[in-house]
Amino acid sequence: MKLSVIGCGYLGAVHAAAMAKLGHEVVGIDTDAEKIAKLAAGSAPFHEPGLQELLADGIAAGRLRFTTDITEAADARVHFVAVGTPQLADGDGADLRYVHGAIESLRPVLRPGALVVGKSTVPVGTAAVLVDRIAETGASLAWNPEFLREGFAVADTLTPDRIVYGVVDDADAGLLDEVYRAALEAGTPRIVTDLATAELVKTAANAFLATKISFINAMAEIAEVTGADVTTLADAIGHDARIGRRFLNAGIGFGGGCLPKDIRAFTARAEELGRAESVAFLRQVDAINLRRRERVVEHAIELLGGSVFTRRIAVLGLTFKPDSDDIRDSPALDVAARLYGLGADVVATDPHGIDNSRAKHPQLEYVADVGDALRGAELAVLVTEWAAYRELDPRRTAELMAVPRIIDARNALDPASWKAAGFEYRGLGRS
Ligand SMILES: NC(=O)c1ccc[n+]([C@@H]2O[C@H](COP(=O)([O-])OP(=O)(O)OC[C@H]3O[C@@H](n4cnc5c(N)ncnc54)[C@H](O)[C@@H]3O)[C@@H](O)[C@H]2O)c1
Ligand SMILES: O=c1ccn([C@@H]2O[C@H](COP(=O)(O)OP(=O)(O)O[C@H]3O[C@H](CO)[C@@H](O)[C@H](O)[C@H]3O)[C@@H](O)[C@H]2O)c(=O)[nH]1
Repeated sequence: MKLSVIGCGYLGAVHAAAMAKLGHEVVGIDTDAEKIAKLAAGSAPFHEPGLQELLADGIAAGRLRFTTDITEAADARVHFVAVGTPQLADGDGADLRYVHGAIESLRPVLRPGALVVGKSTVPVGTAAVLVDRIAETGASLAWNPEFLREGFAVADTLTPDRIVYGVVDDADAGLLDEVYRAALEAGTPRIVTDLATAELVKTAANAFLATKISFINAMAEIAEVTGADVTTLADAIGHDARIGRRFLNAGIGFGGGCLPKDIRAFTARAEELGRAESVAFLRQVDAINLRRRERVVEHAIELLGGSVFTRRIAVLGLTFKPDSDDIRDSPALDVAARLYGLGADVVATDPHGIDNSRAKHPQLEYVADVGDALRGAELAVLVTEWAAYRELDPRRTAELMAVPRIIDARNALDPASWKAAGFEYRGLGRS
């Protein structure tokens, strides 16, 4: 089927390439000419495992192309809208200007019978406002939220754990079934519902995930004052299948382009709906999460005897999670910048996050090699659990550093072996 994907960022570029892999004829459209030039040349504009190969295959097969020209979407039967919905600059709500912009630019090229499919994460009620604008063209609107995780985006798109469509007309579900035939034939659960429920499914899923992380981080706060170990606690409660061990890793907390802004947008939307109290707990979820960053800085001050001023600190990790170059609302980069702000001599490293970090925080010193970051440091702070940092050898690390001290802000290391190598070790919610 001929498809267009409007917005080719972390979500849209992967979606476009994955749809081409499934045999569809796809045009990816973005207003960012630089991004489109890279994509058209088969080069991934951001780090996402497997994307480069998928792009190259799709382009070589003649099923995938990229352009800034919206008129090239005209002959597509289904148009996916995957533009950003960031937090408003002056509030907690979602900034919907890109969604409205994309819909308005698409309207003149829509043909009767075409289907516009929202994939962006939007506040419940957004699609209802757009339905009539689309219907005027003879096309229709559906909402098909996306649940991919960065770092696993290719696999999550090709083999999702569920597919959700919000539709006005059941025939539109049939069209989407054709798009997703491969996943559906493989038995992927499919939920067909109304527009509001589809929008809310996405918001609720991210609110739940954020709550789960903040729950375990709240337990870490209690563990810190009682001498309990939050990792053992998570293992123990996680054996209860009703709770589950996944997303119970205490540490520096959640960041990224989704969970933080999505819980804030949900809070803002609930307030508009007169139901602020229903999700008031999300304010606490956010507050617990942000306190974890402060706690890492407090640990650094304590370990360095009361001040980080002029002290050399190696910050290991900059991205919001491993296997991504995304630094949006990254706890790791935030901690690096806070330590720098307190006068520390920060040297930061990351396998894929340095370029994006430098653009946002040019004042920090960056080195590509973790050994160079550690050399001569009085403290190391592991803030993003890249495999390369998880696998660091404690004895060799101690040899590189001026003083063997480490804050394991992701609880990613084995405390016993680091202590045995002479390290003063601090985890979060465990010692
Ligand atoms: N990143 C993820 O893991 C993920 C997963 C699920 C859902 N989402 C949701 O998907 C949406 C996109 O997120 P993202 O991370 O890909 O953002 P992003 O910022 O990486 O990409 C958005 C893209 O849209 C483009 N754009 C903006 N206005 C446009 C227009 N009028 N026409 C064409 N292109 C336009 C931008 O240039 C940018 O390249 C958000 O709503 C997000 O919440 C993201
Ligand atoms: O036990 C855990 C698990 C995750 N995190 C942190 O939580 C953040 C988010 O992680 P993750 O959810 O894996 O990353 P995203 O790629 O942001 O994916 C989330 O956000 C996407 C955008 O909405 C959704 O599609 C996904 O389903 C949802 O998991 C990261 O900073 C992680 O380090 C923790 O601190 N502890």
